[in-house]
Amino acid sequence: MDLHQAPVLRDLDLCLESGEVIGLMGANGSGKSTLLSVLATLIRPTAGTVELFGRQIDATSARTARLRVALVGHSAALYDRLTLEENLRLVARLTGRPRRRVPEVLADVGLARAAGRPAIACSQGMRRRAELARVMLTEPDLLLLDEVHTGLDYDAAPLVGRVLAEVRSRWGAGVLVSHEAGRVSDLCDRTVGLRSGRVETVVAR
Ligand SMILES: Nc1ncnc2c1ncn2[C@@H]1O[C@H](COP(=O)(O)OP(=O)(O)OP(=O)(O)O)[C@@H](O)[C@H]1O
Repeated sequence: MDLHQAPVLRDLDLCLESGEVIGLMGANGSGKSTLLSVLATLIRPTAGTVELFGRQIDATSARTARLRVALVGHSAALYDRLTLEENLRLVARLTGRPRRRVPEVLADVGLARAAGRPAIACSQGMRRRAELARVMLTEPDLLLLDEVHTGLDYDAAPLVGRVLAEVRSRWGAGVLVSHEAGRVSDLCDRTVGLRSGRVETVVAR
């Protein structure tokens, strides 16, 4: 995978099993977020192939696969001017999920009272919680979490374990990028260490 002609991911051969959650660790700039973007079909590798749900990813299959993938990345995927509830209703409409579940998932992440607040007026942690509500609403088969604990308070941290457990229970798979070895070993079945875009270590729990 090249970005601006500099290779970012190289010789990467990684397979996620159904029901498995892997932890992705590595130094800043080692390629973790880039790998998540490739898996989320947001960027296409310049060489090699990506297979999701048994199908090789191209422009057509990416559109279908994307409906089964959720990425919680560094910046919240929320429209600032829409309220949290409007944001989730929009997600429900775009992904064909039932809108009636929106109040329920907002309550699940502790945002019932903030549902009517514009996203721009929410704290970083509240926005993160709203993104976890999006994950609960869309029930992805592949869940990609990029340093998701950042900004979450003590009460909200278990929500990450919960969404990963839900993915596992549906026989989906998850990838958790984190710099915290303790969290990775608690939440993941395998830890994959990246170094300069290559898999350096794989450690099973
Ligand atoms: N849009 C881009 N254009 C050019 N280079 C990029 C782009 N995005 C990332 N890179 C480069 O790709 C490499 C990997 O970046 P990436 O964000 O995947 O690392 P990371 O492991 O997630 O780092 P961190 O722990 O700091 O979040 C870095 O050298 C970075 O400078």
